Amino acid sequence: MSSLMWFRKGLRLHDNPALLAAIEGAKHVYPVFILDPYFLRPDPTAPSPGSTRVGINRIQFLLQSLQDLDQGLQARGSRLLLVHGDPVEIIPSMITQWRVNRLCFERDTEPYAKERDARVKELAAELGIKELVTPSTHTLFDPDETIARNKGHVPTSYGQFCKAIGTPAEPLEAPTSIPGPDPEKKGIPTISVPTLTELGYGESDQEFLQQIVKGGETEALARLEVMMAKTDWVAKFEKPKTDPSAFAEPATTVLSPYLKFGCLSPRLFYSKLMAIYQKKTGHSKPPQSLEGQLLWREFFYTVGHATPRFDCMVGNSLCKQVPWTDDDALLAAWRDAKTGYPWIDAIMTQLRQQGWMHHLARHAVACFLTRGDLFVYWEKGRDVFDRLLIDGDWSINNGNWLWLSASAFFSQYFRIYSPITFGQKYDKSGKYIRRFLPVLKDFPAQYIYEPWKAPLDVQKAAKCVIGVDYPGPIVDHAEASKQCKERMAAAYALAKQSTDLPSQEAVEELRRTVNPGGVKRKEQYGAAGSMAPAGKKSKGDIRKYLKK
Ligand SMILES: Cc1cc2nc3c(=O)[nH]c(=O)nc-3n(C[C@H](O)[C@H](O)[C@H](O)COP(=O)(O)OP(=O)(O)OC[C@H]3O[C@@H](n4cnc5c(N)ncnc54)[C@H](O)[C@@H]3O)c2cc1C
Repeated sequence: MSSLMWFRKGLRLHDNPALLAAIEGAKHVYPVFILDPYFLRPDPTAPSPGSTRVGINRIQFLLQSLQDLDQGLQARGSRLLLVHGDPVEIIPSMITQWRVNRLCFERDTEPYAKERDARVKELAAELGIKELVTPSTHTLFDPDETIARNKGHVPTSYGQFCKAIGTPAEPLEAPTSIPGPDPEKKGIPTISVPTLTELGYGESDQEFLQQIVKGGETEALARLEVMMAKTDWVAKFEKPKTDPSAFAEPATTVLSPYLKFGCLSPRLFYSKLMAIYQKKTGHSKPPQSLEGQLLWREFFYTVGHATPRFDCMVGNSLCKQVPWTDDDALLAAWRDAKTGYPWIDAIMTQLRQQGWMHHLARHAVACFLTRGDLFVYWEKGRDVFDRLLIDGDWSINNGNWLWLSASAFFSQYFRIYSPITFGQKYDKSGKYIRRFLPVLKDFPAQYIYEPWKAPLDVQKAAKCVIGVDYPGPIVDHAEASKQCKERMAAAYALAKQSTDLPSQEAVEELRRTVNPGGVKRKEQYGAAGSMAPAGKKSKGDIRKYLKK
């Protein structure tokens, strides 16, 4: 018997039922990882022309995870076989070349993966593979089982979801030894884990590489241990009470990148939480507790798996049809941290530099881009997060953007985060802003969230003149948020007219009525992202004007 163990996510040895099944009674096991060009296609908005749709912090995390997996396999008598190419071609050719009888891989629920895996399964069956093992271990529960427990209905609220679930299975131990590939077989890959440069990431990308966590199962288990050792903190954890501006020591676990790549099993994380809860009476509860956070992940996986077009507005039965603005200049200002609102720009800078931000910081910028201020399509913001987050995850990212844009799951569109006072609540002196926007570091605390309000002599003393060294606010928040509320109210009223999704013609009509000229910029500062006050042409002109 020989088995092909195809690693995709699930980059771990502990609690890996697919791997254990591959080993069971096998003489040879071929542990393979395929660098799929689908994920490595070029991104026109990336800093280096050759770099790909996966941001540098995430790709570095993946490469480290592969190195760690290879070391773990080697310590057990095997090694990772790394290949570049299309899995739909590569897996069948490996099955034939190495005379594999058993194919094992963890089930994936993302649309691209579902299509790819369905094709691979078909081809494997044609090649006579009798044993196909694809356990659902990226999540605590199999999404289809949860739906079956919910009487065949997709749970569309967290409450419904929590009522439908059972108890997760206990995590399994890592294997102690793994039979190696057959050395007699031809075509066993020998390439090692590539470098960032080999994958096309240039120097201008590498400027943004400020990893806060290193990839791999070893690091994941060590981080889990450190977090779970803080038993009081775990027992009292309530997400809304954690501080989004804490950057030196984040206020949450930062285990999301490990869960994304499966370096950490969610069942192991869950079982450690349960062990702590058993000893601590009065511990916090879902949805705010750490258990509650893992259940949010499960919820979005379940609903995302079973909702057609979950990642789109049009044709998504859960999603409000909103006449968003397709304004690339506003999008670029938000993406490139040039909105002129320091709290927003600092968060977007942290995203680009570190690939991670606190949950409430994600709330703030997602709300600002969509229903709070700029009224830009949520899918456009989702794409930026998808590229830059280390934990960028199809189900969770789409689920949260649907939520934050009040398109699904959450309907209080009128509760808007202020880009000024929300950050101030946690960080009066603006330490977070000074860290991520050093151009503002010398501003007095009084003005750090609204630097455009500082008198010119204060701006000059801080060596940062607004409109010259840092942009003025792109929109007037009071006015923009009022307009956003009116437009959302109209979209909600349209949704009420029928139980069916409104037609796109109706949405277009609404756009003409409530959003005729798009989003109004703050006139004083000219075009979005521009640093020039209205009527002034160049930085040189502005400097002359300021000297007067
Ligand atoms: C607009 C937006 C986009 C997001 N995109 C992603 C994404 O692509 N990938 C991602 O992992 N998280 C995403 N989140 C959810 C959340 O912000 C992160 O999971 C969390 O901040 C990760 O930090 P942590 O590991 O310290 O979380 P902790 O608070 O320590 O939580 C533990 C784990 O629970 C899960 N979790 C926590 N919050 C959520 C949530 N709201 N939804 C689903 N699972 C959750 C994560 O796996 C996390 O690692 C997004 C949130 C928003 C508002």
